[in-house]
Amino acid sequence: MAIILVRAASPGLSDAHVHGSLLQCSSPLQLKRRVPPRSSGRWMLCSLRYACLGLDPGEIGRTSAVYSSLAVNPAGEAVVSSEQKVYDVVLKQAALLKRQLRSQTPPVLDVRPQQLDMPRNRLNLKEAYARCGDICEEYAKTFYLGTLLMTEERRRAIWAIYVWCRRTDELVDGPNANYITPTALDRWEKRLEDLFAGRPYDMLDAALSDTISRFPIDIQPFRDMIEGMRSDLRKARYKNFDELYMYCYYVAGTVGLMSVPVMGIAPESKATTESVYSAALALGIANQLTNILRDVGEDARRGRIYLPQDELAQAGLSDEDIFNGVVTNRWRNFMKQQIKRARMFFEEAERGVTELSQASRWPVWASLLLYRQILDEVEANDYNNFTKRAYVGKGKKLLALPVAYGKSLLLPVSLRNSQT
Ligand SMILES: CC(C)=CCC/C(C)=C/CC/C(C)=C/CC/C(C)=C/COP(=O)(O)OP(=O)(O)O
Repeated sequence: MAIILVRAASPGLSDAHVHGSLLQCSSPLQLKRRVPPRSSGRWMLCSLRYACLGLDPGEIGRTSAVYSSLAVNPAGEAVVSSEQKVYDVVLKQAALLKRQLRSQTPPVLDVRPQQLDMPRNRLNLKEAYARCGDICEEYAKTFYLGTLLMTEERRRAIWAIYVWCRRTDELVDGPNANYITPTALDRWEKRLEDLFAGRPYDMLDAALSDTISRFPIDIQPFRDMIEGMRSDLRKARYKNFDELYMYCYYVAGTVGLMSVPVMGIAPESKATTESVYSAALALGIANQLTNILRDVGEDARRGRIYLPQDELAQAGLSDEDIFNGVVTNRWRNFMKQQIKRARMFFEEAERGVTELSQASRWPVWASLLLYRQILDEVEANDYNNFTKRAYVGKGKKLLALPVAYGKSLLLPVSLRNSQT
């Protein structure tokens, strides 16, 4: 008998969803007694008792690792999962935003960027934001077009955040990536602290300094993204989904958390701030998982395999199979499961988009629909993500825009539910 602590993949998930996940992964586990779920706080279900008939504790660990909602170590003991750790960040971000909205005062900075308010510098700021816009347009055209639908202040802020993320990513993925050391990342973090304290190093940093003086943005997701780059330097394999989840949070979930204070929550929304942050986090995770599934071959050629090692082994696949890049039925079945999980995160994200302020919904819907279509393309390529790059054609991209627009007009889900 083992006690498994279970938490929904997010507080937005229904109990049925969690049970569904459990039952799917529990073919060798037999449900002895189901304790009615308690939706208290972040632990939706606690201490479910499962009879693990004919299973050793290691087996439970391996089975449960398939789903991030289960957190048990190989000894069958509950452990703090990556998801739990990340959810603590979500709570902190949501609390900051709520405090800010209550007080309606600008966020407290260690040092307000006084110099940025001077007329001459205001001119420089205009240039700085324009430069951020140019970079965003150059590297992420569709995303850039989406930002044009936002108010000017929000649009500029999103560009500044985008540019900082891009520069951070370039440190480990750009042309100088081979020379990047942990010390260089430490320096980048020091620079981040300075810009948060109103002491930007260059004009692109100055745009972000200004942005964080206007919106209640916390430094933690930025720090965490740098941590993700550190992890990318030392790690080329991920033992299980829990490790991969943490990586996805670091490099993409953080972007979701950085964006919510700028995008804003609809004034009429009845959703909790935590649930909107959770949805934003889910969109980052979904995008990153999709990115990983699209780029399996490309990553393997750089010696990297982001797919969870335990799940590969369970599917009878090895690193060699990935390096050899032959599409087999085993690979297809494995990919189907991976795609299913990525779609679950997209579904979770969908519930939050409707809660965003009206002007932010269209671009977010558009990017969600476009990125999710990459998964359809992987399927259409018969799961050959070794040598074929899943690509969403221009026609489909264009079609997504009116669909996204239509969705952005819908009332927030929280409001629809409260009206029925
Ligand atoms: C859903 C709610 C409530 C809010 C939205 C919050 C947002 C904007 C979340 C999105 C987070 C995001 C954009 C994460 C980055 C994910 C990612 C994998 C980007 C890929 O970047 P590139 O590597 O440049 O992509 P390509 O390789 O596809 O060009």
